[in-house]
Amino acid sequence: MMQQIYPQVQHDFCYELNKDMQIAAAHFVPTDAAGKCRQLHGHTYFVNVTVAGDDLDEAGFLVNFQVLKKLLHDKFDHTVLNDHKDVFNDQDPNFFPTTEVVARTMWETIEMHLETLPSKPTCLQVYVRETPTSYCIYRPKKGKK
Ligand SMILES: Nc1nc2c(c(=O)[nH]1)N=C([C@H](O)[C@H](O)COP(=O)(O)OP(=O)(O)OP(=O)(O)O)CN2
Ligand SMILES: [Zn+2]
Repeated sequence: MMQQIYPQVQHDFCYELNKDMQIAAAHFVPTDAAGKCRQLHGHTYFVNVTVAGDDLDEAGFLVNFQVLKKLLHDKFDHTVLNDHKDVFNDQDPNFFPTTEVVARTMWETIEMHLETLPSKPTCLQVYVRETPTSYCIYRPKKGKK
């Protein structure tokens, strides 16, 4: 299915893993400035999460692939993104469910989990493809974590 090459991040960690997943979801961008995207419509989002670190856990994992999927797929698949009021809202453009905000939100979700792990891996980027011709990558600013 996906098995595509994503833009790479340069880093000095020993291990880098990538998890791909597909998420079917509907959304609308709640402003006239979004044109036709103001109407409720759906996508099959293609998501790639990149995690890196130097240390493995007791299972020999940097982080369990299944946990990454659970955090994003279980939450968002077959839902309306705008309904997730814990992460999106209709007032602030920084919280509209655009590709950019979806990618950032997914990064925040993953990173929050990784911070709880003793081996402290980190999420280097989240790639979100919304349509065959449109994608966005969120990477944290260096030193801002
Ligand atoms: N910077 C952004 N621009 C747009 C977003 C977005 O999230 N960030 N979203 C949309 C729409 O939601 C739409 O689903 C995707 O837009 P678009 O790439 O224009 O989709 P098309 O399939 O029509 O693309 P074509 O290449 O013209 O076939 C719009 N903009
Ligand atoms: Zn859309």
